[in-house]
Amino acid sequence: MKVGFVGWRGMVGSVLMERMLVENDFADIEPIFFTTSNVGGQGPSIGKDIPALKDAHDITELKSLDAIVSCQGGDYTKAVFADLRAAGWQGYWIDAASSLRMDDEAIIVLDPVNDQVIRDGLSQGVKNYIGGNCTVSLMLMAIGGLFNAGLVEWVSAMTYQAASGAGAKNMRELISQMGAIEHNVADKLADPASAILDIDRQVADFIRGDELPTDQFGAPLAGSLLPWIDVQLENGQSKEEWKAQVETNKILRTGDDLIPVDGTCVRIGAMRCHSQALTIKLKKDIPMVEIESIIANANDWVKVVPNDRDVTLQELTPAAVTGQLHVPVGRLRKMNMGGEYLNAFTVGDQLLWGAAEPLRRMLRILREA
Ligand SMILES: NC(=O)C1=CN([C@@H]2O[C@H](COP(=O)(O)OP(=O)(O)OC[C@H]3O[C@@H](n4cnc5c(N)ncnc54)[C@H](OP(=O)(O)O)[C@@H]3O)[C@@H](O)[C@H]2O)C=CC1
Ligand SMILES: N[C@@H](CC(=O)OP(=O)(O)O)C(=O)O
Repeated sequence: MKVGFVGWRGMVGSVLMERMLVENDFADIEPIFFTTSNVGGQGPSIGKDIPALKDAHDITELKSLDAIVSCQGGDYTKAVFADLRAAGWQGYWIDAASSLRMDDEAIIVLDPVNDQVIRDGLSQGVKNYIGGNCTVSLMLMAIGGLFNAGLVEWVSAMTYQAASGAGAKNMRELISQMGAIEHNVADKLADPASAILDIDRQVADFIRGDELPTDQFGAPLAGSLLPWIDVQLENGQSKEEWKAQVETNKILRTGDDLIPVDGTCVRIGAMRCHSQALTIKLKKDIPMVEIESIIANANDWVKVVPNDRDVTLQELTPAAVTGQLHVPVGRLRKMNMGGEYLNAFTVGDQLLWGAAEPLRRMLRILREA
């Protein structure tokens, strides 16, 4: 199988390369690496010989591939995909970008949750397989068991999204903001006799002033938060909030039995783990022990964290989960509203299950099909 990789040196692409190396995924494919900036240059080190980098806009070259995996972004997809199909290319397009997700000719891939949807798509000749929005994928990795058991009436997801979701430059800016704030009050911090309200006032003035680097986020994130992610829609939602319902229902293939999903998406100062506080309205009041068992048995990566303070602070934080494939879900308890209302909190690495891992596994499904 001849597989082209575009966007392999970006943030998502690099995580994909790391995972493919760990899982020995390059062993039985012929990988060809592409670039938009360095034609003829050297591709990544993958333990076997590869040709020099090829032009990612060369339709003739792309047409020779059985599958293309793109982590290059939506603009690239828009620039190349239609022309490639128009030129008669029949190969598989696997993409991290959102551009084609809601297209009728595309399936959103998250195989631990919708393996059957993917396999039905393959047998029906669907050729486009797109990774889901990170927040949606992580929510479904966490509580997919409840959805697939037909227990969910609706979900409200309040998110705490990491800087990485906005890109590599934003991660750098977050750290720069943190460093600049500390630097600005370092002398007072070092003096145990200084008044905390003086420190607080100075920090507030500094955060609001124009010395803090905010080119990427457009506002201070360190010491603050940003309750808007992606563009504004006419109905008052952000586009990130809009994706929750449409993508969840597409992934689960709910058809006419739409499950409402809504909430507020918020950027916080975590590096690469998205967290979500979920209110889940169940279709019936079932015991907690049954709920925990359904959630825990849904896939190999979800991990139920007991609703205990110490364990929660050890295991259910971005600091604990960053760089890990498992998706913990905890704070599980019935809410004051009644026995059908379930509280949950989940954390997941948005570059792994939120971006690279579903693509890597889709490629493997294709190879094994
Ligand atoms: N960030 C995220 O959390 C998620 C992103 N996605 C999708 O994946 C796409 C790619 O995202 P992301 O990986 O964050 O994008 P990056 O900006 O990290 O990389 C995209 C491309 O930029 C080029 N590039 C230019 N300068 C550099 C540099 N210094 N280091 C590395 N690459 C560089 C590379 O192309 P070249 O080698 O051709 O020059 C690279 O493939 C997004 O647009 C989005 O559609 C999906 C889910 C989550
Ligand atoms: N929008 C997400 C990241 C992302 O890339 O989402 P999507 O793949 O749906 O464009 C975030 O900011 O956290």
